[in-house]
Amino acid sequence: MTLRVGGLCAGYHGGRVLHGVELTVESGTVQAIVGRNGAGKTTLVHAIAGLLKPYSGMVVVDGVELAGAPAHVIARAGVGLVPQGRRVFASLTVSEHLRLAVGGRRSPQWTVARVLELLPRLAERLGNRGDQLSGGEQQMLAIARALLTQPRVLLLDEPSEGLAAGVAARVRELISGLAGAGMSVLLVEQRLDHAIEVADRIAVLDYGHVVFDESTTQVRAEPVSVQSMLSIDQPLNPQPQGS
Ligand SMILES: Nc1ncnc2c1ncn2[C@@H]1O[C@H](COP(=O)(O)OP(=O)(O)OP(=O)(O)O)[C@@H](O)[C@H]1O
Repeated sequence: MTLRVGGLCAGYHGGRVLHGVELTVESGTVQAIVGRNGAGKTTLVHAIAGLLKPYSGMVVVDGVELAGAPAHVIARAGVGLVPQGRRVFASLTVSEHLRLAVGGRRSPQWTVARVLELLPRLAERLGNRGDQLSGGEQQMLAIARALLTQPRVLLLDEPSEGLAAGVAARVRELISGLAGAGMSVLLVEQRLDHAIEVADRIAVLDYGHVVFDESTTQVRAEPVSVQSMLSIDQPLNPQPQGS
């Protein structure tokens, strides 16, 4: 399933944050979005998912125009969201979160059993409440919940935020696996080195404009140009850890 975003303008209270964003995420690929704080990354994800109504532009999933549709319609069309900050309920158990997320679809691709197979740590924590989970477990739960909505396009908003390096690496592995199985993934990522590890393409959002959108191979060859757009002095280490 391909996600195409065209000329997308969105913002708050009449003010514009996104200025004509253009992006295409092909099936089986990871498109990373990097950008400085406040560049509009979360606004973009929310405008695609229907949590924020765009002012204008297109959000097309497999040829169906969805811009401005309610969030539940966009979710039903196959767009899943792993929100920033995970949004896990403190007082609900893992099992209750999963039960709530299960839709009424017949022969779903993602069942609770399949999700637990992919995320075995959650299987061990089924009776634990949200506030008893580590950050990594909460992130796994947020991903599990999104998968149970049967997405073909998955939007992840900074899933590695606040996670220990090893857990963040496991999250990237998971994302690669999902894309490898055919999912179209749009990944908002703070760290360019992490984006390089997992993404097929990397786009830079700056003041609500896509100012760069190239293959990761291209970025690897010339990382400095992207780093300068991000105005950061991030250590870049595209080599796999331990090598
Ligand atoms: N609910 C809101 N109401 C008004 N303005 C908002 C709202 N949410 C975000 N903004 C503003 O929109 C702009 C883009 O914010 P957004 O959260 O999309 O950026 P971001 O790139 O995701 O940043 P970060 O990396 O810090 O998460 C910022 O100027 C922010 O202050």
